[in-house]
Amino acid sequence: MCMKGRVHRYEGYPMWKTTVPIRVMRLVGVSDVIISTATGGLNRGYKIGDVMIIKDHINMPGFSGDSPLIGKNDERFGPRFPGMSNAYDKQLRQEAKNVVKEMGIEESVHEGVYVMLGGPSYETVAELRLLRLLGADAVGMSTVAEVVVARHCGMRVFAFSLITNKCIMDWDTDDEPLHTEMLSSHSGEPPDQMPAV
Ligand SMILES: O=P(O)(O)O[C@H]1O[C@H](CO)[C@@H](O)[C@H]1O
Ligand code: HPA
Repeated sequence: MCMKGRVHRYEGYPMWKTTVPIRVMRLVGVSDVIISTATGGLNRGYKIGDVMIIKDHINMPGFSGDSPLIGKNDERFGPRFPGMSNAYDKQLRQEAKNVVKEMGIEESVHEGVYVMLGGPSYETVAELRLLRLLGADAVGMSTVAEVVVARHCGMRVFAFSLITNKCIMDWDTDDEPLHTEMLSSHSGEPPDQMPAV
């Protein structure tokens, strides 16, 4: 089963609604989920077009209580308090890294931490500096809620992000992240790492 895009919290959907497709997949018998996402690169070693295999996340909306699991727990899917310490399956990540090595594209594929913000405004310089200090390598506005719901119902998760733009972490610049740039970095010639995907 394959999704063409997703809906986001900032589009006005409550977090649980953004993750309904994951539960539908579970109900029809899907056991493993592969999630892809566009992100801004916080890690200064990342370039536009690179891929980051997600090894962990920081759930910023979760810090303030905005979780897809809010409300009465549906025990048919999973427990009230699901663990998240091994959210991104180690074996699947290792298999992906083996493919990357076989293909000799290690330079443009990284492993890092994804931070989810609510959006839709892009981040200020001060916010991006804070996120970097917190240990995040890439920033986006999706993915985490899907992962939380997938793990809640026992699915294995592999997730990766395309670095569509570099985060602006310098106050002495007039640059602005533009959504059109994110879209153009999705299209055109496929980057070297596409065959690995
Ligand atoms: O995470 P996906 O849906 O790939 O989209 C990313 O790109 C959009 C911003 O350009 C945000 O929605 C962000 O989350
Ligand atoms: N910030 C937040 N979300 C994003 C970005 C970004 O720089 N790029 C793509 N999605």
